[in-house]
Amino acid sequence: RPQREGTLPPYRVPLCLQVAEGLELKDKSRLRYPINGGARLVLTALLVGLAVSAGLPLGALPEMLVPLAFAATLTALIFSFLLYLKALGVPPSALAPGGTSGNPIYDFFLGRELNPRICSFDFKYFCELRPGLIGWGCWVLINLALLIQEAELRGSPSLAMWLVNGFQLLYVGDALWHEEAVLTTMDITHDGFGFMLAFGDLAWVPFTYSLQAQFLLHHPQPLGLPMASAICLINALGYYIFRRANSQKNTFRKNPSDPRVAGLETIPTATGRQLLLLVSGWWGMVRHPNYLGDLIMALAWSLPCGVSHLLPYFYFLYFTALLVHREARDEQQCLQKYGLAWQEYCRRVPYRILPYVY
Ligand SMILES: NC(=O)C1=CN([C@@H]2O[C@H](COP(=O)(O)OP(=O)(O)OC[C@H]3O[C@@H](n4cnc5c(N)ncnc54)[C@H](OP(=O)(O)O)[C@@H]3O)[C@@H](O)[C@H]2O)C=CC1
Ligand SMILES: CC(C)CCC[C@@H](C)[C@H]1CC=C2C3=C(CC[C@@]21C)[C@@]1(C)CC[C@H](O)C(C)(C)[C@@H]1CC3
Repeated sequence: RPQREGTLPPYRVPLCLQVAEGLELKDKSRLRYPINGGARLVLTALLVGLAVSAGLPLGALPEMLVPLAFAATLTALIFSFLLYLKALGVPPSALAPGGTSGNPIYDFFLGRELNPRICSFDFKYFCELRPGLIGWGCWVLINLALLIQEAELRGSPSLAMWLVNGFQLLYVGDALWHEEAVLTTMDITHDGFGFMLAFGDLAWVPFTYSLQAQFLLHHPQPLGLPMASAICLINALGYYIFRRANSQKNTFRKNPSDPRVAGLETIPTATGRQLLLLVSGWWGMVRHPNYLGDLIMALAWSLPCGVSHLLPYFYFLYFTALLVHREARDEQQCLQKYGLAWQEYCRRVPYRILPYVY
């Protein structure tokens, strides 16, 4: 049988820009996406560095968080309204499976069009993570502004603030460095671009994912070196599981004969886009090892804030709920795609996220 592949390997074009092809669409075509998130992050950092040295008062940003969050929400609302209008004019093959219920409010929320584009500019892909400047950049930038303000207030940033900034910068850097992997996420391949994702990308991520640093500015936490080292180890463990699991699946989906994954045990599938499912390695441990790693990191981001307050644990709690719900959605889709092969996989790998617990 011919190999049913995921993303094709990217190829290089001038100016360090790479282009990758997305998964096959309903009409058998594939969209192309620029891959330059890492370069954009570095460029943003340089521009911010220049602006700060030229006198930009970045430390004043934390005082404007509420109006900025309001403006971002309003932007997302107007943007999703325009996306909804745009989707009224596209052929049925361009619509997302979940956004065609006919109920305008539901479709507006989930998003009707799968890949809204103007020429080659892809709105969903752009907003998901690539604009190191708007969504993710904003998260890192808000964190940095909070660190600067803490230094201005207390003479130097606290160890807890350094840890939160460092951990989250690693996460953002990793997402941009492995930008191509975003092309196989549910958001790009399955979900439409509506209010949920627009609001999530533009407002929710930068303003709620920076809650730990916001908390630390107002509630300084003493953190000794032994505790800080233990938290670093937890973050490193989470990152290791998250990265290795995601990379193993991406490598396998790109080329199952790659020597790094060729020795892994697999289950053949009779239906669906892919020929095989991994049943050993990380994906033989639980059905979503990448979620497990992500959750361990989420915990490590909250721990520097101590245990006296629930607010810094908001991200961890929300994220657990999001991933449990996401896992259930993915499960449903995989059962539809792979039928008996998926049932066999679930029998062989009974735990979803946390071994022996869930
Ligand atoms: N920080 C945040 O707010 C968020 C972070 N994330 C992170 O994003 C990353 C991507 O998550 P997400 O898009 O939900 O899904 P995954 O990357 O987990 O992908 C799920 C898909 O992987 C394939 N798959 C599942 N099991 C196997 C197997 N055994 N062998 C081979 N392929 C398999 C299936 O697709 P197919 O067979 O079609 O290839 C399935 O649909 C995760 O690390 C998650 O933690 C996600 C949401 C929010
Ligand atoms: C507003 C609602 C309550 C929830 C909105 C959900 C969104 C915030 C998330 C849905 C999927 C996401 C992903 C990432 C960030 C959060 C959102 C947009 C991701 C970019 C995080 C970094 C990872 O490395 C990733 C794999 C690139 C993630 C992809 C999914």
